[in-house]
Amino acid sequence: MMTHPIRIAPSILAADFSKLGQEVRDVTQAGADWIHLDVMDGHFVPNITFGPDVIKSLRPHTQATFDCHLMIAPADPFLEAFAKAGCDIITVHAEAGPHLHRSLQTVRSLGKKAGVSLNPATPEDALEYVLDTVDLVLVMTVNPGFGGQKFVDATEEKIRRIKAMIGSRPIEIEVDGGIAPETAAVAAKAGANVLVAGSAIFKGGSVESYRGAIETLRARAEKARG
Ligand SMILES: O=C(CO)[C@@H](O)[C@H](O)COP(=O)(O)O
Repeated sequence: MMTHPIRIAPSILAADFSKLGQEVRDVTQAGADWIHLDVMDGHFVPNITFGPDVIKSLRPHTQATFDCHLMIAPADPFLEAFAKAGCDIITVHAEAGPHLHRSLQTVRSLGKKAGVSLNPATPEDALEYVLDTVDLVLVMTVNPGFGGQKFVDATEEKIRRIKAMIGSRPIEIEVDGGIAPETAAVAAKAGANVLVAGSAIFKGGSVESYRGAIETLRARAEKARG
């Protein structure tokens, strides 16, 4: 089985929106591997965040990978705009439309990495016929829409099953929601290698605190998977 490095992806949903450029620079300086961008439409999820124009304005602030999580339905009409805005990975939800395979093909045709996300209640079987079209599986470990929620314990087994389904394919497994040192260890042991964390990283409010939080998450995850 392929072993990807542990990657820490701070979710700017928990950053100070009045100074997002500075927050992105700070968290990059603090050791973030990816920047996780939560796009919400108030329809697929009960919250609204930002769209491609904000992402485009953040692009010059870091060279870190832009990991764009689209919590929007439909997603297809907007994929090109997110690609042009500078997203490196574009993740769509399996629940967001009837043509998941087409959405993933479109993302790849735009020269971007394609991710598919599953809500906590969606079984891993939803991945079965798209595994050769994805670069990343995002396992939502909370119901999407808000930061600061509690990790859904049942997702641990789902991560394990997805890891087994993936086999030798070079697909990364990302987890998002309620990720703190304890749950980072649980998720990494089950097979996740990309850890999205919002409140656990941004709550400190300074580069030093971001660095400490990122290092702790990384160390706990690396130790847990041995
Ligand atoms: O996508 C989402 C929520 O929908 C996440 O990215 C949250 O932003 C994670 O926040 P924490 O649970 O880490 O505070």
